[in-house]
Amino acid sequence: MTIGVIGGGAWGTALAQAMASGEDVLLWAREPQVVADINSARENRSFLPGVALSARVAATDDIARLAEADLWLVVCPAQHLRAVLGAAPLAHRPTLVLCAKGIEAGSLKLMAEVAADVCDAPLAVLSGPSFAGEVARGLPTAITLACADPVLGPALVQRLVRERLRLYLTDDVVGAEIGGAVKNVLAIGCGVVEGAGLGLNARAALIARGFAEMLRFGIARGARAETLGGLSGLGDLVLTCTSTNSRNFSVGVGLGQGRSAAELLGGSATVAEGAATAPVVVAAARAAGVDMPIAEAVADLLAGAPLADVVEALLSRPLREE
Ligand SMILES: NC(=O)C1=CN([C@@H]2O[C@H](COP(=O)(O)OP(=O)(O)OC[C@H]3O[C@@H](n4cnc5c(N)ncnc54)[C@H](O)[C@@H]3O)[C@@H](O)[C@H]2O)C=CC1
Ligand SMILES: O=C(CO)COP(=O)(O)O
Repeated sequence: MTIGVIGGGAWGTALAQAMASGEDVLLWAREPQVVADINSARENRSFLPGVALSARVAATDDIARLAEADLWLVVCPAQHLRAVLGAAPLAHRPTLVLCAKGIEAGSLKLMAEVAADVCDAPLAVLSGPSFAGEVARGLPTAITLACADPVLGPALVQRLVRERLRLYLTDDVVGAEIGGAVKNVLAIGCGVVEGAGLGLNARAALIARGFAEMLRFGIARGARAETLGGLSGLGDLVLTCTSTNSRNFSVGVGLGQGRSAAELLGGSATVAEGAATAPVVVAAARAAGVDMPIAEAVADLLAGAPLADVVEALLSRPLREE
């Protein structure tokens, strides 16, 4: 059998490399250069340079060829999931494992909800603390596989687990998705703290109070607290809020240094999902009646609000019980 991967960015390529230790992988990338590089140089020089890819990873720019795979890891950015899936050959009803971390703008839908709009394929979500470069190099990683189907979930874990890629199963798909989407927004906030030199106390406060926001929002959307406290929530929050390897954290550092979102994001080939997700989370939280001041602060900064005003607004909020 063959595993299909949709998306030739860093994470799609890293997952393809990890999966290739057990099965053949067919990776669809939209950039012909990425396809050519993988097939000839065995390297994705555009998005994951420096990693020698297995001969069991084949790349294609013809999405129709994904019909050769019964299982797809769907790794395109969150805001493009609907369009990409809409163009994919879904007639043979492949199992979809959704790997993007975000919430769709406009619809305010999570990735599994977007996929369910497009097709009726069996669904799971893969999320958790996993920098692509480390997974691709075979460093030990543990992430969450979320699947509501009690038969499919364990079968997927058996098929996708690898020696250095441990999978923890949950049936809480919403929880796994909310954790991954919200942590990207909070990682931008932690980057701002770093870039503006606000200190380590402020960063710890932002992680803890940001986690409280993730919990409130997640529970309002039907997530379970233990999922949000696990790998896909708190685990990924800690990873991306403490490392310049995180693109979201790095965008925050730039904002904290006074650079504009347009300057930091415009023209970049790589995706910092939190930038698109921040205003969406704010809108979704308001719709759910949930208070998320840190997410709002990040959205305001991305929209161009002055840093001093945003920090002042956060610090002057009424004191409350923890
Ligand atoms: N890089 C990482 O360490 C991890 C990334 N993720 C998630 O995986 C998803 C993909 O991220 P990466 O692979 O890192 O991307 P990347 O930043 O390495 O590359 C950008 C990707 O976006 C795609 N893209 C750009 N415009 C597009 C369009 N109009 N339609 C469809 N695709 C388009 C490009 O083809 C490329 O695959 C994101 O949701 C990210 O949060 C999850 C875990 C780890
Ligand atoms: O989601 C990630 C690690 O789990 C990658 O984070 P960034 O997208 O911020 O680089």
